[in-house]
Amino acid sequence: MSTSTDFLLAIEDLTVSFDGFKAVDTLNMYIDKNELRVIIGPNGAGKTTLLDLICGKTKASSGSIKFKNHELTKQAEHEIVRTGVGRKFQTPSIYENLSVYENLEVSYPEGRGVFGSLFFKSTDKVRDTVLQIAEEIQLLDELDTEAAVLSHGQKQWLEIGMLLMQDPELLMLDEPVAGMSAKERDETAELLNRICQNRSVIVIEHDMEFVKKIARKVTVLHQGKILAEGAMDNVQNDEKVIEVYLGH
Ligand SMILES: Nc1ncnc2c1ncn2[C@@H]1O[C@H](COP(=O)(O)OP(=O)(O)OP(=O)(O)O)[C@@H](O)[C@H]1O
Repeated sequence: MSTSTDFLLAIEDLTVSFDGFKAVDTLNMYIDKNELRVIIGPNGAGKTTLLDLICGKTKASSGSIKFKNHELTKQAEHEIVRTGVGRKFQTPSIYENLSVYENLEVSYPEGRGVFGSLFFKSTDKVRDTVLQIAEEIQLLDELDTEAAVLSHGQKQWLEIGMLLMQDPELLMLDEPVAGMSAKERDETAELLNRICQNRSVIVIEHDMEFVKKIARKVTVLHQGKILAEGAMDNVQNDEKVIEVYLGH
């Protein structure tokens, strides 16, 4: 099909139908290396389905998803994770009974899997990485705290930290600030602005105040297709976008 590109992620003619209903419809989208892209759009636009397709949770009906020029649509979820795609779902999947430190430690790639955990040694490298990520997600003072007692926002950051332990080149976050306090939202914006400096990040978000704090390029999805794409200011003033989404 298409030739090699310099894009980290190149999505072309991507379609998925559920019983004839096209949740994502001949979509083309290109993400640069170290780009932070925000995806907005009304309920049912296909945003979550798009992330499901990229991470392999849902199989495409047709079209192509190339990550570093490798086709992802034929790969299994765990293979896609290994190639460097991390995905955070809306509800945090942290280990409630483990400490912050342990949650990060078990997420280190070599520590994963049954055999990995059996032979896993907590080396200096793992410890250094845990400390560095804990600082990045502002949980350095909570290393020994059981994850269960963290605030909602801290749990979300911990899960982002667990993904960062795998050093993904593409990180995808679905509504990361849902349910957070205003202060936690601001801190999450700062966190995302920091972590996109050396990786690409795709964020789905409905909270426009938050989107304004992080947005560079924004893609507006509607009925499985791109309605508008560009700088936040342009998208915000686009009449079609106001009509189907922002005006509501
Ligand atoms: N596995 C599935 N089977 C059938 N229909 C599905 C499936 N997954 C998603 N859909 C449908 O596809 C459409 C797009 O859903 P999706 O969750 O991607 O939208 P969204 O843009 O993420 O919306 P929201 O903002 O509400 O999260 C919806 O109409 C949904 O009902």
